[in-house]
Amino acid sequence: MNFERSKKLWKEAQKYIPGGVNSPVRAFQSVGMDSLFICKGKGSKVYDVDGNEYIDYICSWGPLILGHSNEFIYKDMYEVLQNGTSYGLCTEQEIKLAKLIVQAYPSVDMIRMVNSGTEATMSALRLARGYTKRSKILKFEGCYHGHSDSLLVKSGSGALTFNEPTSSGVSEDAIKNTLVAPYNDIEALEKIFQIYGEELAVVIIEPVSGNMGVVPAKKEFLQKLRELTKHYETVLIFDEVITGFRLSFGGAQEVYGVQPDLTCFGKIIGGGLPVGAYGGKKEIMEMVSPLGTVYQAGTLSGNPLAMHLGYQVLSYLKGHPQVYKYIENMAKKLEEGILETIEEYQIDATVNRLKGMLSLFFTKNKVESFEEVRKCNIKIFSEYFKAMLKEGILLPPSQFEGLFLSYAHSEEDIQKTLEANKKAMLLLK
Ligand SMILES: Cc1ncc(COP(=O)(O)O)c(C=O)c1O
Ligand SMILES: N[C@H](C=O)CCC(=O)O
Repeated sequence: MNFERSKKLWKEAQKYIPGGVNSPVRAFQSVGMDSLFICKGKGSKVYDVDGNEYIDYICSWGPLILGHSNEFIYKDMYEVLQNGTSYGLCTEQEIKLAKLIVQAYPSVDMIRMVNSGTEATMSALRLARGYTKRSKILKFEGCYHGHSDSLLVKSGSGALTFNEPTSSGVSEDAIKNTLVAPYNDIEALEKIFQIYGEELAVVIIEPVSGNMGVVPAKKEFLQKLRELTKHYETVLIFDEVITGFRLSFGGAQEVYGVQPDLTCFGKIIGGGLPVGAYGGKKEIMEMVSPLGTVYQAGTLSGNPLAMHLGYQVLSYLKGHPQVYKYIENMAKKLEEGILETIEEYQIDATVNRLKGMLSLFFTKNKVESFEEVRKCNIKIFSEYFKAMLKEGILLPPSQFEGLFLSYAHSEEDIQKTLEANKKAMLLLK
């Protein structure tokens, strides 16, 4: 494989952009490589500037559930674009998307659009604090909720990839009210509530973590969390920025049958354009300005292009529920094939999967917590990543990110991936 042009651009990018990237996980640093420059995506594939083709398991980190450049989704984009890109005023598109989300999530009566997942979680926290008139928040180790200060503690995703789960520049003051608990640990949760329950404004959780690799919450854990938050009148936020409309149309809350007070969305609801949203019970949402006293605003919030694209994707998903079965089936085939090779070659590795979300971890232990995730062999992961890339398979370049499949991934893609996996694992033996 030739990476000449990517290498050239990589050098150039370092001069003008910190680390050459606009988001750290793109740097391929943890797998010891220079980053690739992508110039096109179609279906399940992306193409780099040197003309190499890859089966893509990044899918823009989740938004592209229908694959790249889906013609049905894009069909009216030019018409929308011709009417302008932003007005900073109300549009009908905002109502259409909001209505669709509200109808799909029984826990969401009202929703406010923002521009990213980070904004969604940051705003939802402020709202929960305004509503409860309390200050303390609880998050879980290894969960990532974007990069707002009070949530950038023991974080997953890029922060974990670079082994700095808490960022410098975050003041003591910003995190003095942030408590952190181990994921999936009911006993620890009960203890924290015994001590701090009455001071806790909010608990935020990824109901299926995708940011320490895929680690699903145990059902009993989420049920206990719901029970305790109800008892102590603490707002429960599900961060469904990844899982919303991915795990199922109704997200993780539908799959687990546990209803939060507020939900954060992002990724899929913008179809690949910058979007986030937070929504929930009317009583809480009515506290948002201009109805209430919790201020939150955005010049580009509810951007007409993003609203249109998001609506196109969600209406397609609504009309084609088979998408979820299909993606789950593909993920299951991947899981089974990978596990077969792990067994055959006696590799210290395991797979976590829930519905269409999955991760391969290089550890022989079952992975249910951040502590276990941190025991994974990152060096082996990086060898595996490179071996897969050579075979034309583009995985997320970090042990701590999940694989993203789309409706465009074919049986043939999965077979090719499993053949590549076999070759890559043979090298690791
Ligand atoms: C669960 C979760 N919450 C929040 C975020 C932040 O979203 P964004 O990157 O759009 O700010 C992400 C991803 O980045 C995420 O995976
Ligand atoms: N894990 C992150 C979001 O889900 C990856 C996206 C990013 O931070 O660039």
